[in-house]
Amino acid sequence: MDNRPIGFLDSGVGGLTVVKELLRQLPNEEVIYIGDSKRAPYGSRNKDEILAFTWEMVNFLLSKNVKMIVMACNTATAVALEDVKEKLDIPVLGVIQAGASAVVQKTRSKQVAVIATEATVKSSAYKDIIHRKSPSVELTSLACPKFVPLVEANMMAMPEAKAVVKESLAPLKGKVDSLILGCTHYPLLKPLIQEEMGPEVQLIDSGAETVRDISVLSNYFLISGSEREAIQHRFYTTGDPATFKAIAGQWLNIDDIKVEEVDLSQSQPKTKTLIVATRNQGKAREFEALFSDRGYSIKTLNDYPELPEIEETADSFEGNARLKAETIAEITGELVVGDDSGLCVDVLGGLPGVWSHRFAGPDPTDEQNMSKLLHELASTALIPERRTAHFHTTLVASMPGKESLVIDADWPGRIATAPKGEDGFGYDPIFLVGNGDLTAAELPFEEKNEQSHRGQALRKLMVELPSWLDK
Ligand SMILES: O=c1nc[nH]c2c1ncn2[C@H]1C[C@H](O)[C@@H](COP(=O)(O)OP(=O)(O)OP(=O)(O)O)O1
Ligand SMILES: [Mg+2]
Repeated sequence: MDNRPIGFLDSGVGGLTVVKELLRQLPNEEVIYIGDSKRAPYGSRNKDEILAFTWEMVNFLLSKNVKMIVMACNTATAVALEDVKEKLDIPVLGVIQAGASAVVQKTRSKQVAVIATEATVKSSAYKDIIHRKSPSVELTSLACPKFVPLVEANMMAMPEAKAVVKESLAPLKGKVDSLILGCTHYPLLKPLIQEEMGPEVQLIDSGAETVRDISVLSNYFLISGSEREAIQHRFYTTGDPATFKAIAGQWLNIDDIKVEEVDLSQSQPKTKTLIVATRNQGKAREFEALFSDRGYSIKTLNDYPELPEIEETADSFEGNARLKAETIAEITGELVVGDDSGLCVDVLGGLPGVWSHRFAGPDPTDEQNMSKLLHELASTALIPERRTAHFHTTLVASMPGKESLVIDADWPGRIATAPKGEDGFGYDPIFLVGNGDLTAAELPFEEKNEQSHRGQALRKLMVELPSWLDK
């Protein structure tokens, strides 16, 4: 018997799918978990980086006196398992072997597929093991680089998730009888994946299969835990502890889960710069809220006083967003996101639209813009259904030498007859959200972000950015 904990590592929250299975099958084992959400996704990183980051997590777990290490991450397993195994004298287990064995046993048609990160697909680790076990099984490998960012942002229940899963899995539909979820993040999207592939396709959860191997290995080395009170699982993340806690609490069904933030890379923090092409601090704050946990340091034009003022001279949101993002990217050589947004009122044929900011004149206050709009709509004051409108935003991400990434989002509502509420900015006090009677200026900051055009667009950007950067 050995009551020391088992160490789990992952690029983020995905390894929790393995932990969930462990808690079910081996309730006498204590868990120490480290997730590197700040540097996720690993899948689009190069081998040297993945190896270095994995070693940082291994060393962290060793400092917690673990009796075994489970690489609950397919990407880390594909790149680093052999190296770590060779150098440690405690048992080290990956997640690929078990998933590969399971598919060979379960397939009838011998047409199978694995979905995984780009790095795992590139390593051909699944292909090698499956072919060694059964040369007649035909394996298709598909990288789904947008899945990990979706899960890391806890967006599994949002409509964007369904759309991304559908688009990503299209090449596999109707072609296989078994599908390996070759990334431990993917079981968190299982209902969507099953719905897209159809009920006849068996999904193989590599992580769950791995727990059987943990059990066999613990028995072999006589290191199983004994039945006891007070098992205290501990979770560590390099990212935002609140997001980790939300995902872990829900997935593992533990109420008082202990999550601590750690910094693995004191020596050389790998922060990337993202310039938001605006001088509007309110916008910058919304970017900061989402992207700083992902390892980005957010800068605005205020940090670069020498840059020129960029006039919004185009007549479309995309045109203006491109002007801002592409000009600044060209000058600085950095990753830049520009956005243009506005309020589009249906009876006004979409006005003020791109001209929202300058609606009441060249440099108006928010109050002047709102009064002008209320004045224009005076004749519809008693007919709410004639006052429908939506906020629109277009984000453009730009890097020199790259085709820009363009993202749009809308937020529907109606125009109120008088301003109401203290929060927000711009036209928020006269924008009634959806069919309700609260204005955007009456919503708390977080709630507005959850629903708004800019919130939606930023979350889409978070999902699309890593694979776009890798193109
Ligand atoms: O959530 C919003 N709540 C209220 N009003 C909003 C919102 N989103 C955009 N709006 C209005 C404000 C401004 O009149 C125009 C944005 O114009 P837009 O050009 O994107 O921004 P901006 O001129 O303030 O800053 P910058 O160009 O430096 O990014 O639309
Ligand atoms: Mg504008």
